Formats: sequence, structure tokens, C-alpha cells
Amino acid sequence: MMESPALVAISALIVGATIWVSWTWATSRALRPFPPGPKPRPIIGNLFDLPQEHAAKRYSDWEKKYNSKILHASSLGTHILVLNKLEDAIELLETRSYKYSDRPYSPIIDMVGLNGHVALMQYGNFWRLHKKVCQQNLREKASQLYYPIQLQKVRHFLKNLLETPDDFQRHNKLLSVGIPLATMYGYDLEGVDDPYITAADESAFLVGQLLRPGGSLINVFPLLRHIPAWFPGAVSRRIAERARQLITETMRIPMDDLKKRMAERPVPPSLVSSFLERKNAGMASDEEEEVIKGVAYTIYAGASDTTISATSTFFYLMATHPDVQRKAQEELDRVVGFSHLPSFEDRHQMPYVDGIYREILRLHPPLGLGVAHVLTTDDHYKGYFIPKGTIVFANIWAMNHDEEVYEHPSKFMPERFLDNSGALTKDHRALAYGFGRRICVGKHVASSSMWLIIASVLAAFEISQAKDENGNEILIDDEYQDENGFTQHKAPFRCSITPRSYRVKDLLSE
Ligand code: HEM
Repeated sequence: MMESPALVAISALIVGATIWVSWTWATSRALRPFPPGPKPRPIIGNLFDLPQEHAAKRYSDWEKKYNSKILHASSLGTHILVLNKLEDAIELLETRSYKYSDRPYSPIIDMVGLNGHVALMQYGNFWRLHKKVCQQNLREKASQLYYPIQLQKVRHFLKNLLETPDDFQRHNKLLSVGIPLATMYGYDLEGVDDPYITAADESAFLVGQLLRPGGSLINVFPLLRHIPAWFPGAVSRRIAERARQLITETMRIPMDDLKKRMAERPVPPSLVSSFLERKNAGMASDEEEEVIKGVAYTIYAGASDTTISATSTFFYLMATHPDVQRKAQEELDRVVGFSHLPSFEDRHQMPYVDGIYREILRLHPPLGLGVAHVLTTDDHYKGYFIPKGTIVFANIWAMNHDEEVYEHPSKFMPERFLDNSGALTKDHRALAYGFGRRICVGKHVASSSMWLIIASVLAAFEISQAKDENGNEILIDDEYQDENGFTQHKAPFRCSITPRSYRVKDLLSE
């Protein structure tokens, strides 16, 4: 918690009394077996049992401990349900999606100015309005409009890799943030030190701190949000204030830049420029501009970190699996040849490369626990009671490592997605994109970006483990880090990235 001890103590007393009443009431009700899970303590429930790091894997361990794939815990009066099995996620989050599609409420979201963030929005008409704009611009057909930008950005990425291969993580960030900013605003990043990235990084860090479990007392006791920022001990209020300024900046910088460019000359098409053209022609309102701003910001936030994570995993798995890399390169050489780099038309002819894309998202889903859903009315499932307001996590990591579904689930085996004839299996769905009405609305853009990155890098480069000064390979461990408890990122590692032939330089200068 970030507040002063006095503030924490007073709040804890009030919160404790409130929770005590509701807990006593709740536990006195008969016929309410919750799903298995750790035994709750009075008032605080399982506050100290909840994993703070690598939560998806820890909840996967709970499965063995409590002998159940549906797990329950509570924290300060809030119920938490974890679904480790795909069938349960489909039944609850999809078949019953009409009541499992809300998001957890936190006053922090309003305080920092993220109420236009689609992924954090409460279920209802405001969300529907934003979701409609997302769908119109990101559905499969519409997402193909972004192909030219994706191609341009990935080619630039390859050039950067050629020049300074050891900086591949910085190039990855420039690419993964650059694609959504270019598609939303036609904004070209100057580099990873661009003021936009600096503000976005700091705000993401601060918001992550406040929103993580136990991050701020305001999440437990919303009235504390009204305490002024200058009040002694009101640390969260001050952090929220700073985050709000930064988030306003990240929304303002690319918007102002675009308006300025539009006033000077014709600009390349982007989601926001198309909207502003309509607005300048008197066909859209200021309210609609707010929606567009929120959507563009969400797309930046939703797309960049997840793409950074998946791209980093790709480099790691290629460096550690030369056999897989060789097979993919054989396929690329056969289908694409050596006179040009891969383009989207080649995709359907290269099932093995697609298998790599699927296997990366299976083995290391960027969001192992997805994004929390919330249940809006009481429910019963498999004899268990699930109360209204329960926070529900689909444990994507556990589902992707289910031994009943995937043979040797911890192994990187792209061929698991190919049938006997070498064609891609049809029944697969990438669970990494989540479930039901809140499923990732950018999954087509994500899929094309990731595929193009994988195919282009493998066509141009050889990736291997880096060597030390004595010529020995520097082994890469399997460590992943939680970023603010949300996105999982491969822990820093080194690898060697060398051009496959002298032609690469010529191809990239065309
Ligand atoms: C590998 C890349 C990506 C992964 C793994 C990913 C994963 C996810 C997941 C797990 C969710 C929550 C689903 C749920 O609640 O069940 C989500 C939501 C969302 N994603 Fe993605 N995402 C990726 C890329 C993108 C991209 C490229 C965009 C935009 C172009 C995007 C836009 C969104 C939006 C707007 C939501 C919120 C949907 C809602 O709450 O209604 N994502 N994503």
C-alpha cells in the first residue's frame, strides 16, 4: 500500500467492519459451496494466499493442491474464480457471456483518466459504443488495410537488426509500439526515447502499481479518492495525479501531431485521420472524437506490450531451437525464394511458419491470466455457487499446458498444429486472445503483425545463442518476468542475429 500508516489504520478499521458484516452474512447463507481453494481467514480472506508473481503458473499448481480445475479464493470480501480448463472457460465466459462480461471496477481508472480504455471499461452501452468502433476498424477485412504499414515497419525493423543486432530488444520495442501508433495516427516514432514512449512507459508503470492487488487502499475503500493529493500520506492520490498528467500527454502528443500535419499537407490514411476528415466535413461530433481518442489509446496500449512480449519469445525460442528454425527456413526458401522478402500473400502456403506463430502464443501467452472478467448476477455451475461480483480469471497459461490436450506441453513443437499431410489443423483457436464478448478485438491485426515479423526475420537472419569471449555458447534460461503483474516478458537475454546471405542487405535497400 502506498498510503501513510495512519491513513491505512483508519481505513483498515472501517473496511474491516464492513467486510466483517458482509463476510458473516455471506458465510451464514446455507447451500453455498464455493469451488475448492485455500481456506479463507476472517475478514481478509485469502489476501496473503494470492500469488503476487507468476500467478498463472501458481494457480496451475493450485489445481493439484486442491484437486480441482475450478478454483475459488476471496480477498477482502471480493470473490475470485480461476478457470484452468478450457471447457469451463467456454461454458462460463462464452455460453453465459451475457453475465460474465463485466470488468473489475477501480476508482483509479477514472482518477488517472483511463475511462476511455476499452479493455478496462465496465460492461454496458459506453463499452458497446467503443467496441463497435474497434470492430469496424479491426475486423478481419478491415485489418488488411494496415498491411502496408505493417510491411513498412517490419522492413525498417529488419534494417535495424542488420545494423545493430545486439540492440534487438530496443528495435523490438520501436516496432511493436510503432505499428499501432502508425495505424492509429500515422505517427512515426523518432526512436525508443521519443517523448511519447517515455510518457507512456512511466504512466503504464504507475497505473500498474496502483491497480495490482494491494497496490492502493483506494481500490478497497473508494471514498479515499476524495482525500486531496496534498493530504499527508495520500501517496496513491499523488501517484494517480502524475499518471493522469502523463496519460493526458500520451493521448495529446500523437493527436496534436496529426492535426498539425493534416493542416500542412495530405497525410497517409490512419484510423484517426479518417475520423478527423469526417469531423472537419461536419460529419462527426466532439463526443465521437472522445470515443476515437479512447479507442486509439487502447489500441496502442493493448497492442504494444503484448507484441513486444510475443516477439521477444520468438527470438528466444529460435535461438534455443535451431532445428525448428531450419525447417521454417526451408519452407520460406521453397515458397518465397530469394529474390524478395515474404508478404501476406505467401502466408497460406507456409503452414510450418504459422505453426511457429501458434506455438509461441501457446507456450508463452503474453497475458497468462488474460484480462479479468466480472460476473454481473449470481450463478451456479457444476454444483458450486458463484456470487455476483466475482472476479473471473481464465487461466490461459494452464489451458495451454493441459496434458490432456497437448502432448509434452512444455516442449516447443510447432508441428503439433500440423496434420499428417503437413497442413495446418483447422480446429485450433489461439486461447491467448481470451474469451467471449471481451475477446481481443485486435486479434487479426496481432496475428498478421506476428506472422510477418516471424516470416521476415527468419527469411533474412540466422538466430542463435550468443557466444562469450572464449567462443562458448551463452545458455538462455527459461525465466519470465511479470510486468506489473499483467504481461509476462522473457527475462533479458542475449542472442546472435546474423544475415543469412549477402543478398539481405540488397533486399532491404530496395
Ligand atoms: C499477441 C498480441 C495480443 C494478445 C496476446 C492479446 C490478448 C488480449 C487478451 C487476453 C484480451 C482480454 C480478453 C478477455 O477479456 O477475455 C485482450 C483484449 C483486448 N485487446 Fe488484445 N492482444 C493482443 C494484441 C492486440 C492488438 C494488436 C490490439 C489492437 C489492434 C488489441 C486490442 C485489444 C482490445 C481493444 C481489447 C479489449 C477488448 C474488450 O475488453 O472488449 N490487442 N487482448
